[in-house]
Amino acid sequence: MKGVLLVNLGSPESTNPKDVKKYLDEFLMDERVIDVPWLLRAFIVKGIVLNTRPKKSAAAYQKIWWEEGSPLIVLSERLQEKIDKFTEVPISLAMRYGKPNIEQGLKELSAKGVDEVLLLPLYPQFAMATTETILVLAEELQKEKFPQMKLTTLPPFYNRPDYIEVLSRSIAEKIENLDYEHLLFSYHGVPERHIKKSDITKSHCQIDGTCCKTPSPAHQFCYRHQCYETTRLVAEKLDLNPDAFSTSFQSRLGFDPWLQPYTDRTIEKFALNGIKKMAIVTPAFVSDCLETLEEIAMEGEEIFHENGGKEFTVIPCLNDREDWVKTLSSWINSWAELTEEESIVK
Ligand SMILES: C=CC1=C(C)c2cc3[nH]c(cc4nc(cc5[nH]c(cc1n2)c(C)c5CCC(=O)O)C(CCC(=O)O)=C4C)c(C)c3C=C
Ligand SMILES: [Fe+2]
Ligand SMILES: [Fe+2]
Repeated sequence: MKGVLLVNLGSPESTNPKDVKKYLDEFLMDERVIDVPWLLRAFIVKGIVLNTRPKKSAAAYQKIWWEEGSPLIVLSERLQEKIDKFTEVPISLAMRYGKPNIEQGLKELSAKGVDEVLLLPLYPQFAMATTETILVLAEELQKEKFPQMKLTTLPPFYNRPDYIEVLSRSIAEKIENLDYEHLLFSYHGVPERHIKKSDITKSHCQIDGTCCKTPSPAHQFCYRHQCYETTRLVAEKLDLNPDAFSTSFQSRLGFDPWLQPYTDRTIEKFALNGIKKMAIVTPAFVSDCLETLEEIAMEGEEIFHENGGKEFTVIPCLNDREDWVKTLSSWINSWAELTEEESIVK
């Protein structure tokens, strides 16, 4: 029988610094997130980051936490429950870090008699630190603990027309008559090094966008390319004026160069250049989370206002909106209807 495992990033169990530390330890010790040899990673993460960051991150989580728990988890659960109503196959939910974990998700499906699983990472764009780490862990678990199970994966959906349509609608609904001076598409950043590592041609990605005009198999795994494509397709759909939108990258950690331009500096620059009314959308996230509710809606707004900006509109993530639920359900239903030979989409 077929079944689906939705997978999102995960959150700490609570806003207690001890729980935040446990979560950050699991997250940052992932070799696809801090991609340096184990000893160096342990020195950076356990010796430096975990001594200071948990307290700071816990304070940030406290600002956005809901009575029911982490917004990212609550919103992912709501999405799962709604999808369940539109699909025939069992749908489980797992987090890459924290709980419920991927092993628990696969176990839950297996207990329902599922032996063919569609892994559905809840990330529109591919990244080594998100999609790839989910696939690698799920495959390891399958080999070790669920040898009878067949795994397939939904590819990144950054350019699927129905996804672009829903994302565009979510923007248009929030900004009446698209009345704003600048719309910023802010994506989670990654170190530039990750882009080079994921380049299967080893020579395509130049990280300046010039490469993206040349079709290449590298784009299948290029986070930067896929982010710019999402922006381009939404702008095309909404017929945006080329001067009135741009792309930036947020949430930089550490001292290595990450994808640029950085969101915080971009917001500051807009305000200093006299933009009074800006809107911001965060298409790397399908569920609102710390990075959208705190970093963008609180910190970003503060930067804008401090530098002379007036109106700062934050577009919510797709979360559990109905057209998004129906779109995801239609992808699942199409896969569920395929025969065993046809359904290998990896
Ligand atoms: C959307 C895709 C994401 C990518 C790509 C990504 C890369 C990435 N992240 C870190 C470090 C941190 N990220 C943190 C939070 C966080 N990151 C994502 C998504 C992506 N990360 C989400 C959805 C969240 C929010 C989780 C929540 O509970 O709401 C954090 C923790 C918070 C903090 O301390 O700031 C860290 C740390 C790295 C290093 C990285 C790529 C290498
Ligand atoms: Fe992150
Ligand atoms: Fe490219």
